[in-house]
Amino acid sequence: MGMNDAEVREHSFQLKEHEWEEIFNSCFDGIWVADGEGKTILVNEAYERLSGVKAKNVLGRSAQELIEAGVLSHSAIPGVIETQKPVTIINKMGGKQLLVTGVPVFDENHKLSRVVCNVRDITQLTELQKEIEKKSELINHYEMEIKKLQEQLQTLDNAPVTRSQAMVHLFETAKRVASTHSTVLILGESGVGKEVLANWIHRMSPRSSQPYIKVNCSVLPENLIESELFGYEKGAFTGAQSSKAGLFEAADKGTIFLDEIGELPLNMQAKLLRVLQEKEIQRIGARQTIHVDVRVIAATNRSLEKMVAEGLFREDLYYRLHVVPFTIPPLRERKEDIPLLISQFLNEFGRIYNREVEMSPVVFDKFMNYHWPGNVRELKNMIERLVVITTKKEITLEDLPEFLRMSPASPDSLWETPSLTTAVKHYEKQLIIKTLEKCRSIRQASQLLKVDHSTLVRKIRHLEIDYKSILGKRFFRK
Ligand SMILES: Nc1ncnc2c1ncn2[C@@H]1O[C@H](COP(=O)(O)OP(=O)(O)OP(=O)(O)O)[C@@H](O)[C@H]1O
Repeated sequence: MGMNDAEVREHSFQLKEHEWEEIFNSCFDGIWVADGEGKTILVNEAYERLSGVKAKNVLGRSAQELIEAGVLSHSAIPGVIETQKPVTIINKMGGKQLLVTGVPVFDENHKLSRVVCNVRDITQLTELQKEIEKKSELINHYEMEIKKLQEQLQTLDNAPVTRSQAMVHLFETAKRVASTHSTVLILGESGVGKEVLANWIHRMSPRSSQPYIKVNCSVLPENLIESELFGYEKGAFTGAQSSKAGLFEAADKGTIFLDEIGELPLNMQAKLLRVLQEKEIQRIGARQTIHVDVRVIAATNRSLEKMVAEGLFREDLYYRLHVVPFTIPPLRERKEDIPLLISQFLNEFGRIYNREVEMSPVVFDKFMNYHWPGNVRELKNMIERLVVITTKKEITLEDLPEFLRMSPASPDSLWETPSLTTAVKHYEKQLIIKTLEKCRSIRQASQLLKVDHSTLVRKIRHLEIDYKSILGKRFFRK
């Protein structure tokens, strides 16, 4: 059985005075004892060590007095006397951070008789805390980095968004081709995703960690194409003050994507053929050739076959590029992809513009039935525009631009019955689009439709028909 309180007290009293003193002085924490008025009665050796203040300089003096004399900057004692409750403060002394807790001791009349302060060095603790804070910041930073890398890995693994049989098959074939060195030619109307496929082939290829250089042949000025692609030697022409490597050299061991290859001038086509055949380039003004190991992916929305027939594209280059051709079908021929793309772009722009927007069934129906002459790019731009302009949670018919609002719904759509005027307008628009698709010019279309040229121009404007892209697309049709 243990002792009762009185026995405990009696037991402690057996300690001699010097033993109390030893215990007091061997405490690792500093101890400061003051009387009820705050006058210092005792300080132990640990306190002297921690604070650098000598006992003889503080004994008999009150905390307040010591603060005023500049011996202490703070003390817990005045707070304990005032509140008659324990008080904790942090004090900086002798280059250390000290955690001071003052506790009141009361006599049998409940009068404050002593204030006992415990002083602990928390310098190391604070440093450790700072260290932990720094480390957890670092962990946060690494976690974000890992998340970013995971997202990047996901896009590397994921094939571009598609569901249609034709496209799934196309991407599967492209994945197999990616592992070879073959030159790839990607055909398809503007905006179908030729660049998306080219990117994917590079990412899926053993060259994915090597350079990937994209060149849009239609935007390079004709007089700069050669120097851009093949580079030049110092003094090759006025202004060539130093030698410069071209894009083919920059793409060495990697992939070069030549977009809009149909726009490459004939003399450059000859040089490109040489790279494909000999795997070497010659900088302008150089005598030597340089070996390059570059995989070429070319793309165009023009019919190269037709251009060859018209003498605008070299036949030998055409066959050299045509080793593995991919033709991406227009969006109107793979409508199964539309729902997937809608949801992908609603999410993507929802994230960018911080909006959660849905699409009403009527609008969805319009999207499914529209012929999307600008293909995925047009659909993507349309969704971005709608996400930006709509103020509601749902994109509704009123948000659509007129040409889309007026486009026909699916024949079995139950969402709405168009008025006769709307239906006639739809029919008129479709008829004009179909006719333009067969023609070289508006004039030719007006002859087929048996209306004046000016009447047709007016209708095209009124019905917001994008005649330029419709007439332009003729290039692609064989
Ligand atoms: N399958 C797809 N999944 C997701 N986004 C796509 C897909 N196909 C195309 N896009 C998007 O549509 C837009 C047009 O695609 P891309 O630039 O690849 O078309 P393109 O055929 O190369 O066009 P152009 O002939 O005008 O150069 C891009 O913003 C692209 O991200």
